[in-house]
Amino acid sequence: MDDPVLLTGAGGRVGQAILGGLADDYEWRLLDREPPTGEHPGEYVVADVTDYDAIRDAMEGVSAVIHLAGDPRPEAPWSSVLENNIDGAKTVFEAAVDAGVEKVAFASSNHAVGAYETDERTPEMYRDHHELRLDGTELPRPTNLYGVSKAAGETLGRYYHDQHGLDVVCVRIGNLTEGHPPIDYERGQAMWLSYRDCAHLFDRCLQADYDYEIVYGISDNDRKYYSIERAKEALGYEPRDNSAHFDGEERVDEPEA
Ligand SMILES: NC(=O)C1=CN([C@@H]2O[C@H](COP(=O)(O)OP(=O)(O)OC[C@H]3O[C@@H](n4cnc5c(N)ncnc54)[C@H](O)[C@@H]3O)[C@@H](O)[C@H]2O)C=CC1
Ligand SMILES: O=C1O[C@H](COP(=O)(O)O)[C@@H](O)[C@H](O)[C@H]1O
Repeated sequence: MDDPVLLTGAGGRVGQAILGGLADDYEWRLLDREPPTGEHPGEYVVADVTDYDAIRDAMEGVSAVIHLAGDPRPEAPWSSVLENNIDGAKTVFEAAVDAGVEKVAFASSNHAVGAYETDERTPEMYRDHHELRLDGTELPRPTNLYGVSKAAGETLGRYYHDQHGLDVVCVRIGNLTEGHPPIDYERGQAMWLSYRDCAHLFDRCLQADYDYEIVYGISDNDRKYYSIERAKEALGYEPRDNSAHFDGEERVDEPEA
């Protein structure tokens, strides 16, 4: 991919995980409403994703977009998710179509489907003997307005694919942490996404050919209730990490290369 890739929300945690693995692999155009705090690969545009004109300008000559910018707080109020997450996603998809961008990878969330974690199922569903797997074909079941905003983003992506021909992949990201999985948090261990698997997954989102996809973004954890089969099939995702290979902060069992 020779043309620039636009990364929105570049200054955040997911953006840093992606750049940590892929800084040298693409010509990056980074975008965030906050100015950069240190060195960064590529151009850096300071803009809000709700500003159509600024986003359309930032898309000029871009082949693909990874759209991360938004309010990531599960407890975020409606006013914030409406503006930053829903209006922001609509602006990004629309500008992508208008600029002739080929594909957009959208950062969705586990919170779009959090209500599948019923009282009857938890905590057993977080354990490796449990057989439930959500695979991306199920309807959204958010537990909070943040999750509603992510389901809305997925639906906006569907619309811009079906009506405007944009290729879209929605990645329902689990729980991204650096270095090791969450400690004493079974749910977080079941949906852990390591930094290197995160970078690899979004690399696949840039490289693979697809139409419209919803996939789960987690490492290959023994404990899991999200299937990673669709990410493997549609994108060629090959995760290397597994929360079961850690004892607290220590890696105790290196997965085979
Ligand atoms: N970190 C995680 O485990 C997960 C993250 N996600 C999603 O991934 C995306 C990135 O999350 P994180 O990196 O964790 O969040 P973060 O808060 O670390 O980064 C978000 C970045 O977006 C920027 N931003 C926010 N609103 C903006 C706007 N209106 N215009 C321009 N820039 C804006 C912020 O300045 C920040 O740099 C979010 O959409 C979040 O919902 C989804 C599931 C899990
Ligand atoms: O969507 C997100 O999910 C992760 C994991 O959720 P949590 O409720 O287990 O913490 C969260 O850490 C992240 O901030 C959020 O954007």
